Parts: sequence; C-alpha cells; structure tokens
Amino acid sequence: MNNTKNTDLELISENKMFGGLQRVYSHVSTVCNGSMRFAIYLPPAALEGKKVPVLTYLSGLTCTEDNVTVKAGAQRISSELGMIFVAPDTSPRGQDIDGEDDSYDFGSAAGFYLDATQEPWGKSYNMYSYITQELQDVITSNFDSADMKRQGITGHSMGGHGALTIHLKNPTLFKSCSAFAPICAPMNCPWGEKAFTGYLGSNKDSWKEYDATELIKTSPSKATLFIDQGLSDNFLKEQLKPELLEIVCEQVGQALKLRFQEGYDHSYFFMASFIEDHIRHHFDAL
Ligand SMILES: N[C@@H](CCC(=O)N[C@@H](CS)C(=O)NCC(=O)O)C(=O)O
Repeated sequence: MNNTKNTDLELISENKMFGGLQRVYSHVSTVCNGSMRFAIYLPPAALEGKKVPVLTYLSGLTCTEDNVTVKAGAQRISSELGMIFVAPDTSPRGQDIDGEDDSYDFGSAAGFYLDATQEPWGKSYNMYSYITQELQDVITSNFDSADMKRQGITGHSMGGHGALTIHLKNPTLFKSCSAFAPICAPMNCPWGEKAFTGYLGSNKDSWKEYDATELIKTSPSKATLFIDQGLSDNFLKEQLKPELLEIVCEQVGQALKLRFQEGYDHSYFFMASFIEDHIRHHFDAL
C-alpha cells in the first residue's frame, strides 16, 4: 500500500451561515479506496484564526454528510460557542461490489464505523480507520483553527454506535462522547448481526471490539456518556436496546447520562430538538 498521505481537498459547496461557513469537501481516501465526502462547519471564531474544539457527528443508515447538515440545526450553537462541526459520509461509495447497493442496512450508507475483515469488503469498508486516522490527517492539514487536542464525537443510530465504540477505543483522541438513539448492543440486534456477519465474519469474538456494551465491560471511559433516546422511536425495542448498555454501565461504574424523551421518534426532528444540549455537553467537557 502507498503510505504517502494525500490530504488534498476539493471544495464541493460553501454557504455562509450564522456568520460562519458551511462547506462540503471531497478527497481521495486510501483506506476507503476512493473519493469520500465530508461536511464541515467553520464558526466565526475559526475564521478569525482562533483554535477551537472539534465535534465529529456520525450519521445513521441511509445517510450521507448532508442529512445532519441540513436537518439538525447544529450550526447556530456551533457558531455561538465556537466549535467546528464535522459530518463525514457513512460508507465508501461506488466500489462495484456485488450487493453493495441492494439493502439499506448493509453496504453503501451502512459502513458501521468498523474495519471490515471479510472480502470483498475489507479493501474499502474501513470507516473505523477513516474516522480515527485518515480524516484526522485531512482536518489537521487543512484547518489550522481545529484544535485536535479538544475533540468530541457524537452520532445517531448506527452513528451513535460509531460514536460510542470509537470513543471507548480512543478516549484520548475523542475525549467526550454523546449519542442520539444509538445502536447500543449491535451483537444482539438484527442490524448489527447482519453487518458484523458480513463485514467481520461469523466468529462472534471478533464482533466484541465494535460493540459498545461489550467494550464498556472491559474498558470503561472516564468521560460521562451522554445519550438521548426517544420513547416513540420505532427501532427502540428491536434494534437500539439502551437497557443493555445501562445495566453494564451500572455494573462497572461507567458514568452515563441517559435521557428518555417522551413522544420523540427516530427522525431528525428529534436530533434538531436536542442537538444544542449535545453540543454544549461537548463544549463544556472539552
Ligand atoms: N430506511 C429505514 C430506516 C432508515 C432510517 O431511519 N435512517 C435514519 C438513521 S438510522 C436516518 O437518519 N435517516 C435519514 C433522515 O431521516 O434524514 C426504514 O425505513 O426502515
């Protein structure tokens, strides 16, 4: 593999918002074997050259970098506090793999924030390395105002699973963690079982390193995990299972702030309602 880092960016769009700039970029990714996109909001403080903290938001199934950017309303509070808000895409694209675009919960837009070990996925489906290494290099090289020592991670559903597992495995890189309606125990739900079987194979021992509930048992975090979960979320019982994570947190003394929100569903109306609380949580922790 060519180890030379390519951190060049192509600007796709730029819009002024709350005094800052909402941009979308594409770049050539080695670990995802092709072109990847991410959105980034640069608050006024960053444009003035100040070092500001960085919050990465990982999206859920069927999403691109666009959903959170246009629906969640994260920019107003990011502008006010002075926080860079990064929203990567959810999987590699256009890999020409058989079945890549056949289902909403596997393949395109369903990268599950892991490094696949099963072929043909292993060559490109490496979202874990993308988020923890390659995108880090890209942001560091291109945005002087990004204070990479003050980073938090959040996400929704599949992206909430990504935020929890990536924080638990990298507590000094992403020092704060929160999630909206995360898949809390992917080894024990249909979305996770399908994805882990396809990307990691049938040996369930290898699944544990990407399961938040399992990771908390062996390596809890010093940070408080902040989770919001809507009680009218159609996926709550079968797919998300926060109760399993809650039990393990109690057993090992993992600090957890789990809020159940009456009447809220799985949609971006829910994220828009609570994104300010999450951004403030990260800003205060960083
Ligand atoms: N397509 C699936 C669910 C997809 C879904 O709810 N995706 C969530 C993330 S898990 C989402 O954020 N969708 C995009 C959006 O609402 O903008 C279904 O209808 O059962």
